[in-house]
Amino acid sequence: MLRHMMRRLVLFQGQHQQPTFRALRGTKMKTPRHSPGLALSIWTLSSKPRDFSQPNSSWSPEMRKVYDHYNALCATDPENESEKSPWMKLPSYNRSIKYATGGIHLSKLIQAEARLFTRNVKEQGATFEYVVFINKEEKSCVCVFQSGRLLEGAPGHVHGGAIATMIDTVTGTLAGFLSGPIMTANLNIDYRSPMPLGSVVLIHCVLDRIERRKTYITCKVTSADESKLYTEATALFVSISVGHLFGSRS
Ligand SMILES: CCCCCCCCCCCCCC(=O)SCCNC(=O)CCNC(=O)[C@H](O)C(C)(C)COP(=O)(O)OP(=O)(O)OC[C@H]1O[C@@H](n2cnc3c(N)ncnc32)[C@H](O)[C@@H]1OP(=O)(O)O
Repeated sequence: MLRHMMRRLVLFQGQHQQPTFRALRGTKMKTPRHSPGLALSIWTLSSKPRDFSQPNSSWSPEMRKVYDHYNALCATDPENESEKSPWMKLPSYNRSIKYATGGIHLSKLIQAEARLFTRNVKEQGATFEYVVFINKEEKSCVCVFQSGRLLEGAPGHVHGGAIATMIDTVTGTLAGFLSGPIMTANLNIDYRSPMPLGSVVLIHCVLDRIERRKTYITCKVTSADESKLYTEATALFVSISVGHLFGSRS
């Protein structure tokens, strides 16, 4: 059963690259560690999905300004084209398993129209507007995040769970980029000051260390000008085999 599901599973290795389509028949499922694992883009088989990390009309001028700043860092210097920028903007889709057809569990997910939690509201600007930029050399990333009106917790401020969601997402994206398939094992958050609803903040994450299957990431959330600290966090991600998601260690 598990092997049957594996055969058709479309894998994402975090958000750092195009989803990969792997011919899993006959391959032993092991956690790909520190390997890009890019085999074949599935988008050649279908129309390209929407990338939610693009500017839209709900973005405030401040969100756009910070986005433009980091986006410019990703560009290759035309004077020196051989030197690629260490920065890259990650695409962001709203589904992680779109084309899986084999296996009862996966089929049910498709039927239920599973969506990524942070991208499951259609209305632009209502919840999580964000873009993640990775710095490959520094093993770090910055996420520019604009909170929407449906994320209220304390009056006029962002809900702590919504902040935790973004921290999990961004630290997890960096851990996945560095270590392949992972799951959050531990997340510690210190909320230092209330985050105004609708504000634009930066979520800075950096690799602390990797020990065997464990990837440790530290995180700080600041105002867009970095003058105010909102939140600090540490996160531990454990590398998993895909079988782990289906109750198997094989
Ligand atoms: C279109 C969109 C695309 C995709 C989008 C991407 C979205 C962005 C990303 C979103 C990201 C969101 C992601 C999510 O939200 S993931 C959802 C939330 N997380 C979970 O549900 C995880 C549940 N837990 C587990 O499955 C297992 O417990 C895991 C997999 C974590 C480990 O079980 P496993 O049996 O495999 O491993 P092990 O027990 O042999 O332990 C291995 C090592 O780890 C150490 N250890 C374990 N636990 C802890 C702990 N709590 N504190 C400290 N240490 C811990 C342990 O001591 C050992 O260390 P050592 O002996 O080696 O030294």
